[in-house]
Amino acid sequence: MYGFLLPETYIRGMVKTPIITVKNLVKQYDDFTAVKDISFEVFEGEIFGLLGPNGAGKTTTLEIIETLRNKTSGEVIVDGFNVDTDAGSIKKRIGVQLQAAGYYPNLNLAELITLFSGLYGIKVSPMAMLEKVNLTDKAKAKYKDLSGGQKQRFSIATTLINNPRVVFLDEPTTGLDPQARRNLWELIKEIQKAGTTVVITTHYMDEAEVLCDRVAFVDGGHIIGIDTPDHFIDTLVASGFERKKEVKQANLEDVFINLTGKEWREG
Ligand SMILES: Nc1ncnc2c1ncn2[C@@H]1O[C@H](COP(=O)(O)OP(=O)(O)OP(=O)(O)O)[C@@H](O)[C@H]1O
Repeated sequence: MYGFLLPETYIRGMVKTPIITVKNLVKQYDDFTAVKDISFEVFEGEIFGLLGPNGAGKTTTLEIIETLRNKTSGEVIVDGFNVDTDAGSIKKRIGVQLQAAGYYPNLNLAELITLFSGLYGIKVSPMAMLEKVNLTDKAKAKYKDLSGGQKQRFSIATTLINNPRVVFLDEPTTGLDPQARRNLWELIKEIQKAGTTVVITTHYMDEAEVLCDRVAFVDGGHIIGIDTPDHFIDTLVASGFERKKEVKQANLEDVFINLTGKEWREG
């Protein structure tokens, strides 16, 4: 039997252990349903991408998993803990990017790390945390004086303070230049290599293709497809799809447009 009740799932011959299970999740804001009965699993150690247009329901879904937002119905399990009964245990096991407003303007980066680790009730070396994101030379700098890419790297460092099992990154490269984006991709891959599961939302299809082991396309509150980028693209190509004047015959953007019937647009 295949299903969400199994502790392990077989995907093309490989055993995968779910670290996040979302089952029949629904979120209503008054009479508007933003998330419409979605189910998916994220496997331990993977980089999992939630892709979709503005308003698709990605952030709402992430915030429910992160225990920051109440759901209307459905079940969410993170690392064996249920959001309904064990939100505190989930919070201890996950890394979430704070809003920039949380970065007290008078503190430098090292001091901010010390402050946040104190909030978690743990002791970390600020320089070791900054080393992870290649920001040791900015230890004494204020957050507001960082470049866009450095701000994102610092924000990612704050998600790693509690040595989380899963980190959630909501559009981590939006607004960054191509080089800063690539630096961030490297950082996200290093986080994965260190054994942490990564859940990411992005509008950039090239980013998802490079980074994600699997992606879920979200549209209008529904998940309309989940697979590996390669399998999505191979399936589209096998269906006869052909891209004009491109070396590769299709990319994830093509898969998205094919699935949603909409033009891709940046948010
Ligand atoms: N607090 C709220 N009250 C009412 N409606 C909301 C609220 N938060 C989100 N929504 C609506 O729910 C839908 C999904 O929003 P959500 O932010 O989850 O989408 P998203 O896929 O993350 O979009 P984006 O890519 O723009 O961040 C949108 O139509 C949004 O307007």
